[in-house]
Amino acid sequence: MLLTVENVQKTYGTADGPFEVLRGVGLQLDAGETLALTGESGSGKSTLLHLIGGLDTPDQGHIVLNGTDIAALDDNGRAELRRGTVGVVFQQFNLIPSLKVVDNIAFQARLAGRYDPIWAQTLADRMGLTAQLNKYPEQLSGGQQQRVAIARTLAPKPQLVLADEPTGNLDEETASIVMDLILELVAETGAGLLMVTHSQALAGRMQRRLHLRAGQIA
Ligand SMILES: Nc1ncnc2c1ncn2[C@@H]1O[C@H](COP(=O)(O)OP(=O)(O)OP(=O)(O)O)[C@@H](O)[C@H]1O
Repeated sequence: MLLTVENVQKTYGTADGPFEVLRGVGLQLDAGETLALTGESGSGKSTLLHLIGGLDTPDQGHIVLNGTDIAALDDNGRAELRRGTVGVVFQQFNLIPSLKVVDNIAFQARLAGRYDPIWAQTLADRMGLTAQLNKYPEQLSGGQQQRVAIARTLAPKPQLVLADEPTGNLDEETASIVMDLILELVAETGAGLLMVTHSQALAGRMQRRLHLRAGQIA
């Protein structure tokens, strides 16, 4: 099993007292599988994705990625995991403004020591970015920037791709094209994909769907 989430609990401290966002969440994802995570706004979808991506730690429970419980790793261990095994695509592109598109795409793969120029070129071609490689992010449209962000995430060939509303900033047609590309590329690399979305249409394109309600998988 690529990913096993077991009884994950997370509580935030707020001005009104503790707020239990996740109350014993469990799920599994195999390599090559695609899974949509839906749920109302505020149901904890992004929180869960952050925990799986090692950006935050659960209060209780286990998140086992390729046999390693990431809750047991220290900050360095989690950073290592984020660089190599897990790729995250957010709704915000978070591109590096001072780097050309070609170097934005290569950035994480280089950091992880997994840069493969042929794969990076393939991603750029498939994302329709060949003519944009020497431009800076600010010179691109929103849809183009999102495609750069996706290419950057896929460049190190992560085993697990976590995507939080990856097409949320795009118009419907561009969103659909970008989604096709994500699914194709994930299928080619054999990665698992866990995608948070509000869109039933996008969720319907994943092999499996889970719904988060009141801090639990409904
Ligand atoms: N750092 C934090 N401190 C306190 N409360 C937080 C924090 N982060 C998130 N929350 C709260 O936890 C709940 C879940 O947030 P989360 O972003 O995971 O929801 P979501 O399902 O992804 O929502 P959306 O669909 O609107 O993005 C929300 O009520 C949010 O206000």
